[in-house]
Amino acid sequence: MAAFFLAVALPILLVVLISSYALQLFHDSRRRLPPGPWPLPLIGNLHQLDRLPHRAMARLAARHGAPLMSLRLGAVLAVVASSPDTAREVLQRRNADVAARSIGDSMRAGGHCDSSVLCLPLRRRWRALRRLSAAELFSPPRHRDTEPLRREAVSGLVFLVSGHASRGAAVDVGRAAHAAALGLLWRAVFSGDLDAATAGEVSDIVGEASVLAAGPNVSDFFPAVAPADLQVVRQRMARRMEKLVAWTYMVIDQQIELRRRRRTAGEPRKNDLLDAALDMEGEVDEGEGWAMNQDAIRGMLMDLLVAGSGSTTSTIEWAMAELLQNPRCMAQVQDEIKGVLGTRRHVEEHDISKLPYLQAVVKETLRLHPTVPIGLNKAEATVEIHGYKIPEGTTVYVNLWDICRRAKAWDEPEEFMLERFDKDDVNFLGTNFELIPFGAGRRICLGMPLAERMLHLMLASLLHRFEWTMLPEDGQQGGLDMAEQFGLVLSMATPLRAVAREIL
Ligand code: HEM
Repeated sequence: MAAFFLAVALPILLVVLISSYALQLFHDSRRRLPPGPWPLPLIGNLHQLDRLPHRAMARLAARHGAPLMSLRLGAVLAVVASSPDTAREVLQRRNADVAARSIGDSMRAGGHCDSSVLCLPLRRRWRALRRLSAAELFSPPRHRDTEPLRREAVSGLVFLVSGHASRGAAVDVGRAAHAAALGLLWRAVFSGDLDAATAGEVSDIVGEASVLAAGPNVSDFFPAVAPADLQVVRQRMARRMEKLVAWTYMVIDQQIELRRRRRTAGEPRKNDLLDAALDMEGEVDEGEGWAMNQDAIRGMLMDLLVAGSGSTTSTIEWAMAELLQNPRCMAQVQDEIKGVLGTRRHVEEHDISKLPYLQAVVKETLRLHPTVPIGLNKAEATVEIHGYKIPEGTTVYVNLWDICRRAKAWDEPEEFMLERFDKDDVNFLGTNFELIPFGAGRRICLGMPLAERMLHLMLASLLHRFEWTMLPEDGQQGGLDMAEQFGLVLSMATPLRAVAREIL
């Protein structure tokens, strides 16, 4: 049997493999695809990616001089945009045809994607959910209404750090910031307090889900064999994702149920996002065949809680780490805040416009550490960019990390330099394509207006009230471990712990 296999079946298999590889190359060469590294048979360029795919893609794009680059990831054709110019094409000029999402198999687990703003294609359902949360959470009148909530959240953060400072205990910066960010979102959505145990559990879930959902999965690269789940990777990931989704939905369901009971009992409205969503319950979109029901509400709320807390937290963590590594910048921004606030203890939102260095800290942190490193798009029609064809169905990655670091606009792009924003009026609102940590175009980050406020307020308060130093062991090792953990959110591989001393 073994002899038969070696003599007959193996050569046939090799011929089939080589001819399908040659056919694929021939087919690709006639399609005017963007240039890219040479793919191997079967696996394509998968071997050239690693644990930090945003960096691997950046290296490949630089090596091949290809700001628009083709990659074969197993059986899947992907195109990577790595320059401000190609990002503008994908996210602005051709956005109507490239704004669907490329969703990994594990993200679909638990059924969450069917009612998620993050995953849905740009149809009426996506529009309705996005419009509802934008109007109820992120519109200018709602921002005015929710200012006291942000103040409360920041006070909670300062109180927590102050407790650690008085005990001389190190502060886990990310965890403290996460509790504040999630607490704020919880209040804005449910008008209630979040207990510390639930906050801790959600924090763990968000971290785990972020890494799981972005992990390599063979089913994503070979969709034809996905049902077989050859390495059981999908099944394992799906089981864990389902558990995470089920737990979060359960917590959200409890809040929905509580609100329904209060409404029936005739209690006054809270006029928060949950009230607005329940007002729409039962509305049906006949054209697309979906209804605003409990599933839709759950999906929307979960997106906001998860997407909103993880990315804000990571940005605060990276900002504090960069400032600890760059004491001159830390002193510069602390002096600026002191100059504006004097002995006043609480930072207010109207102070922020008078703090250009603080604003530069936020921009420079988002430039070096965009917490969503890769935008995941998909072409819904064949589009042409710079003379190259991107066929319908292609996965289109926008390497936000690479663009923010390597755009020609930046001198010494690897350095944390606040001065680079002295003259330049570059902002991250989605029009300057060399700085797009929130993406751009139709799918630009929904929570950007809230994130912008929270990042400045939280950082200013941490820097105004406390003096920060590294742990002695970090100092002895020559600095912090700045390694990255890739996930849906790019976080610090070693969570930042630092020592705070209260100074006001
Ligand atoms: C530092 C903080 C944040 C960063 C860096 C960030 C970044 C991003 C990026 C890059 C995208 C993808 C854009 C694209 O595909 O072109 C995104 C999407 C999204 N973000 Fe954020 N985000 C942050 C905070 C928030 C907050 C606070 C919320 C909500 C409370 C939020 C909710 C969302 C949602 C719902 C989407 C999906 C939008 C869609 O697909 O239509 N984000 N964010």
